[in-house]
Amino acid sequence: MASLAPSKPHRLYIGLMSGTSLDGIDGVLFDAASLAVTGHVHAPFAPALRDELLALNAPGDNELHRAALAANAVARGYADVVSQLLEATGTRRSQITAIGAHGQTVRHRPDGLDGYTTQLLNGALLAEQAGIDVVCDLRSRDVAAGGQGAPLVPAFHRAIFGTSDTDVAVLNLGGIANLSLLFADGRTGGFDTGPANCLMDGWTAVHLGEAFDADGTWAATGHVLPELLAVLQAEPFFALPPPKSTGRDLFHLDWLQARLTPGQRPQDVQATLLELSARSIADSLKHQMPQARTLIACGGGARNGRLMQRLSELLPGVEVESSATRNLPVDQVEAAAFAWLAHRFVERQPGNLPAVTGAAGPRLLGALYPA
Ligand SMILES: Nc1ncnc2c1ncn2[C@@H]1O[C@H](COP(=O)(O)OP(=O)(O)OP(=O)(O)O)[C@@H](O)[C@H]1O
Ligand SMILES: CC(=O)N[C@H]1[C@@H]2OC[C@@H](O2)[C@@H](O)[C@@H]1O[C@H](C)C(=O)O
Repeated sequence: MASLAPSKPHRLYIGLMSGTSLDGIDGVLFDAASLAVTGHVHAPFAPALRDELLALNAPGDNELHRAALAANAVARGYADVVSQLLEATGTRRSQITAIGAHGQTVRHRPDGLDGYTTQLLNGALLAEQAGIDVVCDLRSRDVAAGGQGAPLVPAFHRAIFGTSDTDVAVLNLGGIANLSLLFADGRTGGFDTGPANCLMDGWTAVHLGEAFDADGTWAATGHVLPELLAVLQAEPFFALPPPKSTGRDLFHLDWLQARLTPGQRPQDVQATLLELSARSIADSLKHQMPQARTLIACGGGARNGRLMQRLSELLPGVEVESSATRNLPVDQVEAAAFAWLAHRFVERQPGNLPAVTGAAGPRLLGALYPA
């Protein structure tokens, strides 16, 4: 099939990601030939936009209008990151083949005949403002084909971290945690394990007024509450076999509040939430790839020393390392994955892995808004 921009070598892409932790936008300049990131910009969301995106994760008044305005605001924020990235790297717009733009997930209900997943982003506005082809809505086609629409990064993880020498697992610690299983024989697995930071972030905001528990230091002052941990672990999602994905639709503060009992100290609850994240990840890895000896961690949660320490303790014999040791800093991996997915779209190559998402087959992912 003809490619989209035959006059350009399909090399330079921009990837834009704003994930479930709602901390802001990561943008990367990505060279699809060398699979290298050559520039990175992070822009936090303005507090009002962050609050509105968080609110739009749950039913509310006048949602259609509010979602449209939020999608415009996300597009403007993305366009701003594109400009910053081009300026910082001395790159011209005309050199970029396409932008791979994730958008902001506010609902993720992929299961059943009426399954859907919603990432807010006005792709038309982004194309208009950036003057570059935009590939967005990268999850819907997989859901239409009966898949989870997530996680999508395992195919990219395979491309950059996969090896035929040994089995490797890759862990993204965002709002939600997801594992990619890169088997040496070429098979690739992947699924969401449950919360990474989203519950800890919410609880920290309520009790400390801060966006997150830096390095897990607050959690480290508490003690794990075994009864609460057991109640949280009883959530059926944890026992589901892959393919599976989740989000804030399930793991939100009301979910936690409904499981608390009076007298539990906030720092002990925080310690228990960290333990929940660590155990659900470690248990999943032990179950799905018991022979793994290498776990590459990325996402903001890889900066949480306490969480990384617990993962190492729960996974004896597994080397838990940061993606930074493989030349890809922890905050750049997801944005690079969406740049890579845009490249797949431009090259008319499938972006999904049916073995991961459960889709009926390989599919071209994304919708194009030409510049
Ligand atoms: N120094 C730190 N100590 C502890 N946690 C941190 C630190 N820095 C970042 N984080 C955590 O990382 C989160 C941001 O991670 P990231 O940007 O990877 O998530 P995301 O991409 O929004 O989520 P997802 O991958 O689920 O879509 C923050 O909300 C915070 O919880
Ligand atoms: C619906 C959605 O936005 N899912 C995200 C979320 O954040 C982490 C985890 O849940 C993962 O399934 C996915 O993101 C990554 C980038 C993915 O698709 O691989």
